[in-house]
Order: sequence, then C-alpha cells, then structure tokens
Amino acid sequence: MKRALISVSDKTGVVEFAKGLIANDFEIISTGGTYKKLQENGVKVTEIDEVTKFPEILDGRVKTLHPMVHAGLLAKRDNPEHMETLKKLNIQTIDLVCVNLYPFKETISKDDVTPAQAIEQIDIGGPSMIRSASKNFKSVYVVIDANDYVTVLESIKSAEDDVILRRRLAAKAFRHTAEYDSIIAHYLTDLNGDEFPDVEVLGYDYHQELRYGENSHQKAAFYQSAMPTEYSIASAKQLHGKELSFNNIKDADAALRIVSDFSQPCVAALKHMNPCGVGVDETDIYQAWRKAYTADTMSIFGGIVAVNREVTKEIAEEMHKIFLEIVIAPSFSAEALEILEAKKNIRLLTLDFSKAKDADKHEYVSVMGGLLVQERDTTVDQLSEFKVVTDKTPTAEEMKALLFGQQIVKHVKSNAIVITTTDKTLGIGAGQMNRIGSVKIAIEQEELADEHAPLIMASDAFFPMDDCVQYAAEHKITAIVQPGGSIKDQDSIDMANKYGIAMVFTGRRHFKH
Ligand SMILES: NC(=O)c1ncn([C@@H]2O[C@H](COP(=O)(O)O)[C@@H](O)[C@H]2O)c1NC=O
Repeated sequence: MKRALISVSDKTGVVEFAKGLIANDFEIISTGGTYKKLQENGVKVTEIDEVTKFPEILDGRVKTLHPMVHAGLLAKRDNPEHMETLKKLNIQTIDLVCVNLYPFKETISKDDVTPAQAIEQIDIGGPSMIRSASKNFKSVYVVIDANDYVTVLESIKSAEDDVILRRRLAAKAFRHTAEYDSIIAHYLTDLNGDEFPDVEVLGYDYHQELRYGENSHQKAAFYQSAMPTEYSIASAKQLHGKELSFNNIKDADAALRIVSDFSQPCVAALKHMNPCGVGVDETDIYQAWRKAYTADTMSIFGGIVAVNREVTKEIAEEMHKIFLEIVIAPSFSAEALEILEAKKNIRLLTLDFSKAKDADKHEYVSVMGGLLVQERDTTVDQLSEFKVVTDKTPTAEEMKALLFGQQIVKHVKSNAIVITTTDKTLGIGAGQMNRIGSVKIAIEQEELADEHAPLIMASDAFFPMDDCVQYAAEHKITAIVQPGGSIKDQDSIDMANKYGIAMVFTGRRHFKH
C-alpha cells in the first residue's frame, strides 16, 4: 500500500483529496489539525506520532521532523542499500506529500503584528518535507497547491508512471519554498534595518498573461511582488475594458506615482511614461481634470489618466469625448461608470489610494546580468528648502508655481523641463539629450496655451550653461527653480539678473533616466 503524508494549514479541498487518494489505495498519515479535520469528515487516517513513535512537541515546532518521515521520503527506491536500510530500521516509504505552509505572508500583512507572532508563523517542518519529496521526485509526488489536487489524482488513477508531472510539481515546490523563504528573509532584513543585504532575494508571483511585451514580437508576462503591496497596478481592480498591455502597466504605474505625491485633488495624464498634463486644485477634482486636460489637449489622446479622487459624472462626460487608454482612480460614481463603460476600449481601474504610503520603498531596474536597486524618489521638495539666488525674489504666487513645477519635473524623463503656472502644467520637455532641447520643447508647448501668470520653469538638474535661462527669460518665464550645483551656476544667476527674473536653488537633483 502506498502512503501519503498530508499536513496543511489551509485545509480547503483536503478532505476530497484524501478521499481520492484512499480510493486509489493510499494510506493517509497526518499532523494534528489536519488529522482532526480528516477524521471529522470520515477519512481513515493515521496520526503522525504513530509513525514517528514520537509525540508532536514544542507547540508543534517539531512534529514531522523525524527520520521516519524524511528517510521514507528520501530513500532511492532503486538503490538496494537504501531499501535495505529502511527495512533494517523498520521505516516505510512515503509516496506523496501534500503540504501547504504556515501563512507567514498573511501574518505580516496584518497591522500591529509583533515579530514574535511573525516568527511563530515560520514553517520549518513543512518546507523540509517539501524539499525531501521534491528531491526524490523520481518516486514521490509533492503537492503544495490545492489547484493541483485533481491533476495529481488523475495521474495516480491512470497508473502510468508520470515522472514528468512529478518533476514539474517538484520545480513548483522549490519555487514555492524559495519564495516563502524570500519573504521571511525580507521581513527579518527589514527588522535589522539592512537596506542592501549581501544577497537580494525576490519572489514574484505570476499575475497576468500579456499578449506581448513592448512590441508585438516580444513575449511578456506580468508578475506581482510576493511581498504584501497594496498600492500597485497588480493590486488594482479592473472594472472595464480589455486586458492591460505591457506598456499600459508601465504608464499606469508612472501615473500613480505622480498623483500620489499630492494630497489635494490631482489629475495626471501620461503618454509613454511622461506626463503630458497635470492639474491640481485645492478642493475640486473636476477643476483638476480641466487643468490636466487643457494643459495639452492633443497629447492626451490615447493617454493614461490617474485621478486621485472619485471620477464624477461631470469628468466622465468629458473623458467620454476623447480617446483614453486607461483611467485609474480610487472609485467611479455609478453615473461616471455608466458613461465610460459605453466605450469598449477604455480600461477602468480602481485602487485604494490611501495605501500609497505603503508602496514599495525600493525600485528595481534590470540591466543585462544584473539588477539596480534604489530607493524610490519619494522626496517631495519643500518651499522652506528653496534658496533665492537672484536679485529678484519670487512673488508668493511664483513660489507656489515653482513648488508645483518642482513636484512634476521629477516625474519627467531627463533632461526634464516643465513650464507651469501655480496648478497646471503648460509645457513639458522630456528625455532630450541636451537641456536646452527640453527647454525649447517645453516653451513651444507652452506658447500654444492661453496666457497664464505666473509662468515658471522647473529643471530636474542644474543648467550647465546660461543658455536655458536666457531662452526662458526671452520667452516670458518670470521665475526658475533648479537644483544648482554647476560650476557655471554664477553665469545662470547673472543671466537671470540681467533679465530681471527670479531663480531659486533646491539643492536636490531629480534625474529620471
Ligand atoms: N514542525 C513540524 O515538524 C511541522 N511539520 C509540518 N508542519 C506544518 O504544520 C501545518 C499543519 O499543521 P496541522 O495539521 O496541525 O494543522 C502545515 O502547514 C505544515 O507545513 C510543521 N510545522 C512547522 O514547522
């Protein structure tokens, strides 16, 4: 008779699985809670301590960690010496292990969990059995996922020796224990305050099939971080529209990063990872939308829009008139949803924006053969940090606009230049290989807009020469914000003074490559 050891935290479907195994001549062995569950449901089952002849001890810390279990799993069936050893020690083989682990991730996701509580949820016996069974996949089935119960039963029933399935289950099991350990390692590493440990272990779960990658000839998939993260496109709920594409996901992520920097109502429209229009308002999300939209009514076509308040009927009516790829918001009013759902191609997503503060602290960028890890640029510049370097001091209105521009420019690809008024972008120059190129693009865009005052320019990094300041001053810009730090800073200051405009230094660069 074959033997199966079942030890599961999540007992969903386990009774039916055990019954299926018994119907295929398996004897079932189980640990405390699983044993109880199976017995209560009429499954014939042997308790683990009958096999080990050793009680479960230390509050369950030691229950299956025993040679009776591990030798039964690891013995090579085609090795006479192994089998002789088992016989001598009266150990029987175990042919199937069904285990799911203590819910460590779920435990640390809860508010106020103490390290002591978390540590008790580190499963030791489960992963050990999974690893023993997986190493011996030639003879042993390892089942770690209730979704595999049916497949495994079918394989057993067919009586064919399905080593390919067992190897697949073993690979899945090793991925699972590796990810499980990665979450524990992250948790403890964070407790220790070690930001960049000697080894970076990351677990990601398959989240979504993608039709293709950046282009149609590139295969792609979307994985979600195994670490609990609620503020992520992977956690967003899609209410309407076809599935997100690779580029959609990147754009929507970039849009979320912008609006979550603002506590007041904010709308950001993006194209190809760069904002094309951002608007804020003290109280009214509709006004924020109007500003984001009118900032650049051409580029928003086919854009991705993030709204940090509920999308109202009023906003939806205007969105309906243009082609948008995605709208992401904390919620949509029922009327707004009805209006927008009339469009087949628009994707509507909701996300809990209140979780923005819990978003990933780090970001990861892959390079060939490596991974760059850095803290996300979550720093929001403060007026108190601005240092006026020109004869002219910005007016209060200009200061407000400079702060707004500075908050936007860090989300624009370098070399980044943003022209804004107090609450609306008017021109955005992104990703040019020289700074004056970005200045010219931003100003050209701004000149299409209606008259606005104040009119300021923000730069993500210092001006290497005074040409950017000169060009800006000649095009009605009255105040500039930039980090400063160039050896030619004085030239830029002199140029600003020559034209009688104001300039402030922040002392903080915001490159985005
Ligand atoms: N300590 C051990 O020897 C041990 N063996 C199995 N477990 C885990 O105990 C859980 C099942 O326990 P129960 O059947 O008592 O509800 C499973 O998640 C399994 O992975 C163990 N627990 C923790 O390490």
